[in-house]
Amino acid sequence: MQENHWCASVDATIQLRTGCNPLEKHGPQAVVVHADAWAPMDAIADPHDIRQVVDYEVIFLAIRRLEQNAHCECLESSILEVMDAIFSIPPVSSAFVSMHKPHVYNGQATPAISLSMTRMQWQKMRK
Ligand SMILES: Nc1nc2c(c(=O)[nH]1)N=C([C@H](O)[C@@H](O)CO)CN2
Repeated sequence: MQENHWCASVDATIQLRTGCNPLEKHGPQAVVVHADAWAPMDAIADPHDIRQVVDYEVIFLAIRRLEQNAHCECLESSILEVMDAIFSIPPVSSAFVSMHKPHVYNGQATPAISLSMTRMQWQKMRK
């Protein structure tokens, strides 16, 4: 929670080709995604205008687009792609993205990876 910030959040379940285990390379599996995008209140002059707010549909569509990707070994690759989409939204100052695989260990464990970044950290990483 960040005070005086708007937070646009998306929870989605997608079918993603991911994983380094040979058993995961046969087809897509369910991946549960959570994304938060924070923007300072004073960066959005008119919160009634869809062109100014943090449009959560941009985030949702970026998450859905992951389903079209070729197989990637690590969830980290997919998280970074969602981060790029989130920081393409100008007022966003920080973001959090997590992904977990609900079925990979047959209900015994639910592994998850997450990343939290400020815009400055994201810009530095992308240089
Ligand atoms: N940091 C990560 N560790 C692991 C990942 C991952 O995506 N990021 N993936 C796996 C396997 O795919 C696992 O889910 C099934 O064997 C292991 N560790």
